[in-house]
Amino acid sequence: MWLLLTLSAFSAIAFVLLRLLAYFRYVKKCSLIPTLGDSLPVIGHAHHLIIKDTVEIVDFIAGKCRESNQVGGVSKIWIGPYPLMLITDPDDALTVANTCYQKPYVYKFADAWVGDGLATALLTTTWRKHRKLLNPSFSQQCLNGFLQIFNEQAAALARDLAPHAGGGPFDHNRYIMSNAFDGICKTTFGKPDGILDKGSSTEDYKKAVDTIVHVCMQRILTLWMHFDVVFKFSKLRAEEEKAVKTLRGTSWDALKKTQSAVGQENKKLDDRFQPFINSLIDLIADGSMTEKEIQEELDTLIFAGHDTSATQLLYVLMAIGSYPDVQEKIYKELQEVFGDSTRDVTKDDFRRLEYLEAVLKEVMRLYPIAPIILRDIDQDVKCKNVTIPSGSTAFIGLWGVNRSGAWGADADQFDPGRWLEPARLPASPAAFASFSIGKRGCIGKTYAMMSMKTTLVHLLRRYRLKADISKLQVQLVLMLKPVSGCEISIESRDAEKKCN
Ligand code: HEM
Repeated sequence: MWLLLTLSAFSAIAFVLLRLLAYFRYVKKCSLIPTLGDSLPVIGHAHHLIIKDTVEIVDFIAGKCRESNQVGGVSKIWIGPYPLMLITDPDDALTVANTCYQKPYVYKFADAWVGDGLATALLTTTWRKHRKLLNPSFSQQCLNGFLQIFNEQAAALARDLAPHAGGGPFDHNRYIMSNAFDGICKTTFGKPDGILDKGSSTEDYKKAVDTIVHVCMQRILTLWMHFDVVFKFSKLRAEEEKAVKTLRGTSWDALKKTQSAVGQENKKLDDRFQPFINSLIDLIADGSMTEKEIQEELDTLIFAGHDTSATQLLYVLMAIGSYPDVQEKIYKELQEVFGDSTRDVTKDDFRRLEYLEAVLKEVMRLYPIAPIILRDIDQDVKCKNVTIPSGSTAFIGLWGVNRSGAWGADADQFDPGRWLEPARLPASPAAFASFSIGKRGCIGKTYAMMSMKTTLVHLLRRYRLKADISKLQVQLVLMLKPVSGCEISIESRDAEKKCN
């Protein structure tokens, strides 16, 4: 008996010692990576995360990204005894992004809704297989079929805003959100009977999406909610359960209705416009993916695509309204391409809207909606000057990459013209990181660019905008969302067109 107890005690002590040894070896490996300022003994930088709210945390991230750029683009902050790596150098960020595809467990907080969909899949093998299967649905050819929906949505938004023309500042947030939400639902689900028709089902669905975002954010911010056992018995879990029922019920109904519609007709519903659901159910038919996996991908498209483009567009409109000379240059380009016509945007028009694209990218560079993304470092990663040891968690600071030294001394300046002068653009393809970088970057990038450009054309040829983006205050709720100062005013351009 005593022998057994002694052996167990020795084993426990040996285990702890080995763990400590491994920890100190790991910390030694990290020692060449610069620690950013403001670290307190024992707790490191944790005080920032505990005392800061969702608004202050944005300044913390921006400040640390700036510091990281000053010390070479790879640095670390301490959360108690654990170092978190912050990468803001474009080349090193790309190396990390293309070496480690695994995302940390916090991404699983949306699990009940989106499961192993692309954005949150933790297993690299699952993600790799699904990404390969989904990529063709985002080909330029497929997306060209969406242009009709993008135009319809953009025209509807321009109409919805009409009552505000000449009426002073208003919050454009709810209009843009609701419009983009309808757009992503139409392009994802199409319009199977009874699914997300205007009315209460859409409202319930929107509320459920908001609930899930709220639950995820609360879990991220409340340390004890990271533990499934605590979360399981919390009020948040009950809220999540109700919302998930609505969300998954909707995608399941859409899946079933689309499958039977396609089955009856034995061909695609529409040759020109084919919503994501139609191309994805082919993957069930040929045995590449299960119904459950496809449902998770459909839910992921709503989750990842619903207010990303909309929030980004809010900032784009505010920036355009804040720089009258930039706005007039865009208008001139629109006049050259469309004259006074209010016709739909075609795929050929995009090539000619060079300045509009430059403005869009410049706003996205300075106001990225996702300031950081996270990766688990599952193998040693050799960067330009240091090696990030396996076992670390990395924050890829997209905010910092977008303002790194690669952009030159005027990296913080808003200057759309830089995009039209190749000599002024960084050599690194990863220097523009707003859609993330590397092979696990945003699959909806082209979709988002097409829909935002189409909306801008419809709005800017009809209205002149005024705004003050310096008043905009944002908070981190999964992405950078506006808290205040998000107002624009619009004036109709009809009178000036008649004079031309
Ligand atoms: C301006 C609009 C958008 C921005 C700025 C944006 C940005 C991003 C970023 C930064 C990521 C990486 C997230 C991470 O690794 O944590 C990402 C991933 C993703 N985005 Fe977007 N996104 C936008 C629009 C869209 C749209 C419209 C869709 C769908 C139609 C979409 C679908 C996805 C998906 C599925 C992923 C996960 C990709 C993967 O892991 O393979 N996004 N996006």
